[in-house]
Amino acid sequence: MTAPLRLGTRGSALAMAQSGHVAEALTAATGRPVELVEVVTAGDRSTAPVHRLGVGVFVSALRDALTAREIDFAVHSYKDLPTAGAPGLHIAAVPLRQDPRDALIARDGRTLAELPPGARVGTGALRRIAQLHALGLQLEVTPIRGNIDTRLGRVLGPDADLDAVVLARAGLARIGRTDAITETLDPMLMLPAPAQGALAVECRIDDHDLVELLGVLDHAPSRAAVVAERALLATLEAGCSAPVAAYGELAEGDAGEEIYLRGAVISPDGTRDLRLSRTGTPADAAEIGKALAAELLELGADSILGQEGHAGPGTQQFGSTE
Ligand SMILES: NCc1[nH]cc(CCC(=O)O)c1CC(=O)O
Repeated sequence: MTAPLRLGTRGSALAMAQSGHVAEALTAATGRPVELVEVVTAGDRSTAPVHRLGVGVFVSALRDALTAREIDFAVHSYKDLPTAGAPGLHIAAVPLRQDPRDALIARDGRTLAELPPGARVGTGALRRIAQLHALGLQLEVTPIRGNIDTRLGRVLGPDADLDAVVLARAGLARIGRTDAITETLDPMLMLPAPAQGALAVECRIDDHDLVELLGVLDHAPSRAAVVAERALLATLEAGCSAPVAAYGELAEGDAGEEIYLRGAVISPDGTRDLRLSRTGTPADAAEIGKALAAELLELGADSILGQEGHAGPGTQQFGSTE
């Protein structure tokens, strides 16, 4: 009997669902038993707004537990990770990515186009606020926070006070609530956050056997797309709450497999909206992201990011609550 591997997880429905899923997949692929160990983060204990809690509250407790050897590996929502890696830790796998698109959950089954002027739409992410404003639909965009169920309750609950909310489709899928979706938003209108829908499976870099074991969960095309999107974000020196969107799609091109990367930087009020794309091979994923970021910077992305949401070099902002 081998001792079970300890998978550290937050206690939220989303974290438990994605950790449980990875645990099952690992056991199925390797026969190794996995035990879930709940790690309580400062972000779970506090009701203060996320931006006041400081840097990386949701990720750092898991990383501390890894470094302290209290757990063997952890599963993160990739989009919530700072662009700088953690010393001594390694992302051993990026499993098959879920649908990266955002979803609208609106009253009366409405789509975005069916919302009347003045409709109240809730979202916490600057990237979504900016793109909703850029649609020019006179939507009243309201900042919200809380876990997925809390956010759904703002539209569907007995005390509903909003006409709609925008959430990641992947998160809803993981907690079994895609039934609430009234429209999956086309990336043409709402480009997703870099790495949205992807997971990062992290362990200690010196835990060589585990690095190798976890490698069975890695899905190379998902990793390549995420590497390109995150390279764009890192080159812009923006954090995960900045109004930066990126989506790398893999497709079969004339020269074999290609990444088609789209990136956007939008001012929070939606009046400045830079969108560009670039194509390359998956082996050059990071270079594609960097080059696309450089093009966006040439067009003035830094002045948009300077207005708001720019975390600056070496720092990270966290808008996440799940
Ligand atoms: N910002 C919080 C967050 N972090 C990860 C997800 C779930 C989707 C994912 O794993 O990318 C969500 C919820 C949301 O954005 O609606």
